[in-house]
Amino acid sequence: MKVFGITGGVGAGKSEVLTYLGQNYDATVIQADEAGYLVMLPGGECYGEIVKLFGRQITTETGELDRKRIAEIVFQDEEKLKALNAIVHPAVKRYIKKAIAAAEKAGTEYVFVEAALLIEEKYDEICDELWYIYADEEVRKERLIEGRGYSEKKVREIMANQLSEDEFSSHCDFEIDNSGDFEETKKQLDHRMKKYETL
Ligand SMILES: CC(C)(COP(=O)(O)OP(=O)(O)OC[C@H]1O[C@@H](n2cnc3c(N)ncnc32)[C@H](O)[C@@H]1O)[C@@H](O)C(=O)NCCC(=O)NCCS
Ligand SMILES: Nc1ncnc2c1ncn2[C@@H]1O[C@H](COP(=O)(O)OP(=O)(O)OP(=O)(O)O)[C@@H](O)[C@H]1O
Repeated sequence: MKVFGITGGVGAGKSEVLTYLGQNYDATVIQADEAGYLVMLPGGECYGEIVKLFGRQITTETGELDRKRIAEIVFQDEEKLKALNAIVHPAVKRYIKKAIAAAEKAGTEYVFVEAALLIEEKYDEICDELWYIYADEEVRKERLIEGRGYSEKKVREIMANQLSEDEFSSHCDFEIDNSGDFEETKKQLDHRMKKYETL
């Protein structure tokens, strides 16, 4: 089994790439964002500590964490973001390691792990290869504003808290340019996958 880490800046297209790979190859796909979401649910292992960190005002009427409100706070406050990461990331990494072990047991050929923070969180230790999904900054901005309804300010703030293009590039083994049509991206992915399919 081979484990690939898929990373890149916000809105680069990591999730789209993961979906494509999951549908077209014998692969287990794991999203760190999803793991993060689960451990932050009421009853999840990080919920209590996060409420302690931010106070009750970041919970909704039904007791869930208000993710939009948390995003507004942490992407403007590096210390708070670090504190949140220190709570969430160890739990996410444990979740991902378990999911990889389960895939191994099930006999899956490939595992793709997607996260914006693979490099900072040293996922190279558990991945055989890291892939960088690149898309031009302006293109990412446009897709996030139009596709996801983010404000320009929100995009700018998230980007300011992520690695630069050079940092992503220098830590990864392979790079995909998703600035253009997704059909072009598929070709790059299929071409790369040929390398393993013929082994
Ligand atoms: C701040 C939170 C609540 C915002 O949630 P929301 O549902 O609005 O957005 P979502 O989770 O989809 O994040 C949007 C994008 O922001 C970027 N981002 C998220 N967390 C971080 C971070 N810690 N550092 C840098 N960028 C980040 C990613 O590109 C991500 O895809 C959430 O992202 C969070 O809890 N982040 C900290 C924990 C974390 O890093 N989770 C990801 C799994 S490791
Ligand atoms: N090649 C493409 N052409 C047009 N739109 C695209 C392309 N790739 C991705 N998108 C769109 O851009 C947006 C961001 O893509 P996606 O959610 O896959 O990014 P991401 O890297 O996973 O983001 P995040 O860091 O927030 O998790 C989505 O609305 C997606 O549908």
